[in-house]
Amino acid sequence: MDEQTGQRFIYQDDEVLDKEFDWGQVKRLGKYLKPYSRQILPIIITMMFVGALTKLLNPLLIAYAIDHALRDGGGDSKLLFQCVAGMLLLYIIQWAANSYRIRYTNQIGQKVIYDLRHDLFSHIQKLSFRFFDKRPAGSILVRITNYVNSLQDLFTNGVVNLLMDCVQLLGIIFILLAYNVKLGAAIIVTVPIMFIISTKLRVHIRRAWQVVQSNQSRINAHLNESIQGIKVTQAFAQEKENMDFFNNMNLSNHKSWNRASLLNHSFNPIIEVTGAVGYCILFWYGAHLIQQQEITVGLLVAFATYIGFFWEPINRLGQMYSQMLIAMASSERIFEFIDEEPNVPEALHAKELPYVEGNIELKQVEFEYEPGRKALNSIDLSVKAGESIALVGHTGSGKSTIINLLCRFYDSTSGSITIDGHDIREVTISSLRSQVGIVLQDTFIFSGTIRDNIRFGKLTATDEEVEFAANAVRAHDFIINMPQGYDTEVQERGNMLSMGQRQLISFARALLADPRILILDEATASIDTETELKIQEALKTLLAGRTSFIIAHRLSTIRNADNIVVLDHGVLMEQGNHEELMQQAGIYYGLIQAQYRFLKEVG
Ligand SMILES: Nc1ncnc2c1ncn2[C@@H]1O[C@H](COP(=O)(O)OP(=O)(O)OP(=O)(O)O)[C@@H](O)[C@H]1O
Repeated sequence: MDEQTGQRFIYQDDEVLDKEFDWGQVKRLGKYLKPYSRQILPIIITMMFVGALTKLLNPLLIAYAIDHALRDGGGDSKLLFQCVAGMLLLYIIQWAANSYRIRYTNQIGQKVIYDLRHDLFSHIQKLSFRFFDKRPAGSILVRITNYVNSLQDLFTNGVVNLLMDCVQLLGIIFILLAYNVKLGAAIIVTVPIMFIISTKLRVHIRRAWQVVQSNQSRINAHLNESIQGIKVTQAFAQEKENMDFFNNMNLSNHKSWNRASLLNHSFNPIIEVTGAVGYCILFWYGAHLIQQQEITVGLLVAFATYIGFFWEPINRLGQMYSQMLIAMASSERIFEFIDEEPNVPEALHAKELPYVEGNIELKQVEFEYEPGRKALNSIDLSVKAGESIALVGHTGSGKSTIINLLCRFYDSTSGSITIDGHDIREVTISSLRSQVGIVLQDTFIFSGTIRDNIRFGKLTATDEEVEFAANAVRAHDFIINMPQGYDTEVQERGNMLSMGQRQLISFARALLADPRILILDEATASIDTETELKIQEALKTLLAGRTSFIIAHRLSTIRNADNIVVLDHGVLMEQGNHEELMQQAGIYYGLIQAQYRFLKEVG
């Protein structure tokens, strides 16, 4: 519960509703169209002109038919037939041009969105941990999905419709003025009025829908969190409170939807009334001009049809304007991520880290996650190839931070870390990480088969290699007892596997990657003795011949380590093997005594 707001859950909106028009942003978005501009754009533009032209010619043909084929109450059936056939032909051409245009604009739109999503996701994959520390996963997700989707309309229809509508409007204005300047000018007066009403009203409608959208994304965030945390909710019997909170959200969503929908429905009648003013001017002034024999009845009918044509492009231009403003906000958010530089930059002339033995040196290493708060303070540590180092210390003492620096998830604020004499900031990140394997406490199991999850350590591994690795870490037995053995599908996060099984899979994954340096965050949860023994044996196989750092919780692991490093508030306080540290009777001694007391009490 947040004390200031009194809210049970706080969902911050990542949404910016809309943004001023920004040419720089439009140009940057336009670059995504460039690869397709030679290939597809000429077809689309040709189709657009053909479609607009055939549409604009039709009323003229009708006017011609009325004035010439239906003259004086009689008629010229042959001419009438020719006119109708001509109209039919124009409709067919218009239909064909439009369907081709829609097909190709959709293609371009999809390609652009694909490229944009690809750029965004591939860039996010490269960003450093610091980036993810600052942002909730939900907001990253929203940018990859919602914001990119909101640009889809702009690229699939917007750009081409904008051109088409401009061409259509200009075409109508030209025809009206060319056939009768006075009547044309009188009708055109309604265009700016319609345009202003359309854009102004749309602003309100758009805002109302955006409130709906942000309410919906809050509901989604809450749903996501509630489902993920369902076990905690039920364990603390908080279902009712959760339900009340959800009901409130649901109600505001319902109300905002009603408001937006009401505004939406008031739009068309208002525009129709403005359109009717145009018709009044036409018939009143047009009749007058017919009496004076300045125009024909056919032309009056044609003008009436053109007024009908006004509405569509003006409406769409208003819509397009709204879309553009939303696109400005979405693209700004997307580009903000694409422009984000990784906090762990690769040196300009970074070399490949050659195959290493695994000698590691930390010299005067300091680190701050936030300025002014040291998480590590002047750490000096020397590790020989093949040694196993147990990192121990109270919670928050800096154990994980040492590991984060070794893998270069963050760069140290000062001091240096070298592997076989190579400063890790001078080598490429991929060559470093390919030789440093990491097994986290919270083993991440991806949706897929067990085989695929192990193969994640080395994507090119054969089935035999996968099974060999699983066998070496004693995981083979439990895997072949699963319903489909190695091909058993496990869900995201491996919910159907036990804690120990997940650990063994992650060991197999690490063994397959065969790193020179292995980092292991030992699981804290207690497991049964049999599994514990299995894990200890698997560990021996995994650690053999590698330099290893273990955030150790189990006494057995700590005892077997070559060097135990004791941290306290980011300072290296003691180091040595188990016997040496016990003799010192310092922090380590205290920790071990506490663990013995605990084991005695529970056991
Ligand atoms: N991402 C982060 N942003 C800011 N501060 C952090 C971050 N991660 C850790 N810290 C802080 O750095 C200090 C060291 O944390 P670290 O995770 O290294 O401790 P630890 O010894 O691994 O603890 P534990 O045994 O509980 O995992 C702590 O004070 C912690 O609050």
